[in-house]
Amino acid sequence: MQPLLTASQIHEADTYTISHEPISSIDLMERAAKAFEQVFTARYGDIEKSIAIYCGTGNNGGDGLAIARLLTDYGFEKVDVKIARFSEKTSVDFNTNLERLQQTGVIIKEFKSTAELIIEPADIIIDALLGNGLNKPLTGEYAQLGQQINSWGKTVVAVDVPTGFYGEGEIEEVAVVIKADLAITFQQPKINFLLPESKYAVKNWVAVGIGINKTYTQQLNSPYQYLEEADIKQILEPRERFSNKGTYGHALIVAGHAETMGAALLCSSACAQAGAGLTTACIPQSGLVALNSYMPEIMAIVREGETIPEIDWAKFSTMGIGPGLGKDDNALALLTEIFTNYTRPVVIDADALNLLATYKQLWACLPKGSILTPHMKEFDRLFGEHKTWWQRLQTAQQKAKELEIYIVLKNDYTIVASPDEKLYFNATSNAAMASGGMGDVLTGVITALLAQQYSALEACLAGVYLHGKAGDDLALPNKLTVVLPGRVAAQVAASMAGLMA
Ligand SMILES: NC(=O)C1=CN([C@@H]2O[C@H](COP(=O)(O)OP(=O)(O)OC[C@H]3O[C@@H](n4cnc5c(N)ncnc54)[C@H](OP(=O)(O)O)[C@@H]3O)[C@@H](O)[C@H]2O)[C@@H](O)CC1
Ligand SMILES: [K+]
Repeated sequence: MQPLLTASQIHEADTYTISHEPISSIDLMERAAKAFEQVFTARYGDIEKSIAIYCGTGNNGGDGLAIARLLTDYGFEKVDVKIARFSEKTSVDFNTNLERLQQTGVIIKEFKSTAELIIEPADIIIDALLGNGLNKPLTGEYAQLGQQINSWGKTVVAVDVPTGFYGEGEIEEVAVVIKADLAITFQQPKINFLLPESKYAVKNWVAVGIGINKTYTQQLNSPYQYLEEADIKQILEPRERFSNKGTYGHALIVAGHAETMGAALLCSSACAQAGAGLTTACIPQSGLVALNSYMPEIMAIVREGETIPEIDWAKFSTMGIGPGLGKDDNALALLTEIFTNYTRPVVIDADALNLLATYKQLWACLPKGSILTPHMKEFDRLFGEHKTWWQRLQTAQQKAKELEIYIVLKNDYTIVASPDEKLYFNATSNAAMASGGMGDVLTGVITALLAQQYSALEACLAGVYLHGKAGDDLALPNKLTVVLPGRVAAQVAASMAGLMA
């Protein structure tokens, strides 16, 4: 698990590392510049290309100067450095790196006003103007320079963060940011890189380690955490000898309606394939033939007309409720019946979330420790409209605590909010998975993990990771642009095995 720090915490962690590793500040900058150079040359290694490095006069600019020296050593012959002297202030390490660079043949130009600039002829621009030290939106010369660089439409690679971009907090639509094709960022992704609004400023990012003290960053106890493969490997347990279907729980999937039986099939088949010992689907009569033909391993409890079926509550380890269920009175009556009789944590998705949003009385009997898996629109229906994803993060954090639930807010980087106010970001999954039914599969996978006695937090974290990993394992090696949910469900077991190998 990697803690995601805010800009001021990153600054503290840098300072701590400098005094406790110990390493001099200029050597830490050199390490950062080298880490940048390695990723940069791996992607843009054609030394015939010309590079312009725009530097500020703080430490981000200092990085830029060190990078200019390292790229020249690497073999780039056309490296121009342009220093924006918009302020008299300089950092010590900027000055040291300027002296070092002046001893090489690299051309260094300085400008005090954007008006002095001509259209940039270089192939690639490296943005080392402002980094983590940003403390106000870009105005004046900086804003003009930002607009100017954006207007050139060049390939831009940002050092640490794009100039003008806040690593955390609300992203303002109107603010000027130097748009980056790639941000090579130090130590950790910045929290805002993981929210959809960053896509206008950061097309892609890569985080490179620079040896920041891990014990220190852990003890800052950041609410924002980034899931790593090692975390999931630690969660997943191999199956034991002498175990049987009873060992792995009995899950009930309450889903489907005449026109939306597919959701029930995807959800319940994903549940079975993610390892629930037994899976039963509570489905409408009209879907029974479909269920039996789609997956004979799944048992059925049939819903006929308006009648609520008899459910032997004690039989089920957990339930996944909602995919394709419908929002009519019958669905409401069924959900009320479940909440009244069943007290163990359940997984709530899709129409069951919409019912919760409409009938507030349901909240009172939602089993504590349950897992809600909304996408953005469902989340807003549940908790009110949000203008930004940053606001959604704060609401998810508050509501998970207040209601003692887990919220899985689906996103490119799905966010799991837990009752102890932590927010976990998951990085697996890809755009090929963007299709109807994918959420139903996720619900099935999380339900299966709960049935197998993983804790609710473990089920959420391993569930979102595995679901995304299965999609990645299918799509990425073959560069598929589409991977359908049924295939993802079928891949989960293999991806899980890959992680446990
Ligand atoms: N040792 C380390 O810590 C390491 C740091 N590293 C690198 O340092 C970067 C952080 O450097 P930094 O702290 O010097 O800040 P930076 O982003 O260069 O800004 C400089 C100054 O600009 C100013 N300013 C802010 N906003 C402004 C605005 N809108 N318009 C105009 N001015 C504005 C503000 O000054 P102020 O306004 O407070 O006087 C600020 O102090 C980090 O991103 C990474 O690249 C790595 O080398 C690893 C080791
Ligand atoms: K920058």
